[in-house]
Amino acid sequence: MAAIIIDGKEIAAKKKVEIASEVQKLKEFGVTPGLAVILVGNNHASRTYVTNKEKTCRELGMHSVLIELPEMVTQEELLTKIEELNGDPAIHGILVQLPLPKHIDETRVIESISPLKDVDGFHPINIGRMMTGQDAFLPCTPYGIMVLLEEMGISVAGKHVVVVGRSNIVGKPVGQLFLNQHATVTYCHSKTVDLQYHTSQADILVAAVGVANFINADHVKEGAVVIDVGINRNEAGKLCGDVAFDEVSQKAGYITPVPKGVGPMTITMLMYNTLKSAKNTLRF
Ligand SMILES: Nc1nc(=O)c2c([nH]1)NC[C@@H]1CN(c3ccc(C(=O)N[C@@H](CCC(=O)O)C(=O)O)cc3)C=[N+]21
Repeated sequence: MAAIIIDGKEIAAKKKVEIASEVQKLKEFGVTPGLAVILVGNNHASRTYVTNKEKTCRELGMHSVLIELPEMVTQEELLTKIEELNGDPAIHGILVQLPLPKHIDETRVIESISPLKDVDGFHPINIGRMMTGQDAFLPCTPYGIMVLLEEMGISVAGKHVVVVGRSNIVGKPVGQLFLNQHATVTYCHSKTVDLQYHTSQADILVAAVGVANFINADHVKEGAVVIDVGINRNEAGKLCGDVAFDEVSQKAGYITPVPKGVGPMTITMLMYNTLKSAKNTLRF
């Protein structure tokens, strides 16, 4: 049986309508949600994402500022810019596009962003709050995955979730969100012995590896939910995920495509977090 395709683009569109309407309400209280995106250097892929984020901000009636810094910017200059944005009342969310050039300490930069404006959910304060189940900015890709499942009516409690990949921005936090929703979670990574043994037991399999076609039909249990977080380019330059879509979609119960799966949800949850941050300012 062919899998049901989880249409991330459509679900993102629905969520964006809800966010846009909340933005309008907030504007009546005199607050326009504002997002600042800092782009260092001239990485082509980064520029595409950043342009998408700006476009989405405008679509939803939000304020957006793009700050472009040269590849050779010093860490000190970058930290000064972030400090300025931390104190800017028109800015509710700050995103520093990753990866950063090698001469800049990524951890230092992430920790310099005010946790109250950390709409990426990468600051240790937000990660800690997420781990302990307190209110926090949730990292956008993991959060987007949870919303996709919720919108599809796929239950999580008691399910065996296998996450392949252990990055700080996707693998680790997505496993945590599943645990928070009462799943049984297994993390697999490059040192895992007999990967297929683990993945083939997954009710929900999350592939966040960064290698095209890494997950094939032999890795997947019949009827499983397969979430593909990969964004790779194949030899022809075409965007593809970590999952061999054609064969896995013949075996899975549900599958997210690439593009139009998880990606559009990432940007949508960024907008959601920026809106949430702006709303928070009304409470003080
Ligand atoms: N501080 C920071 N925060 C991030 O959230 C962040 C980052 N750095 N660095 C890079 C990654 C990557 N990322 C994507 C977001 C949306 C799509 C997306 O919308 N993709 C479309 C396709 C886009 C296309 O056609 O190229 C899709 O999957 O349908 C992809 C990738 C956010 N990232």
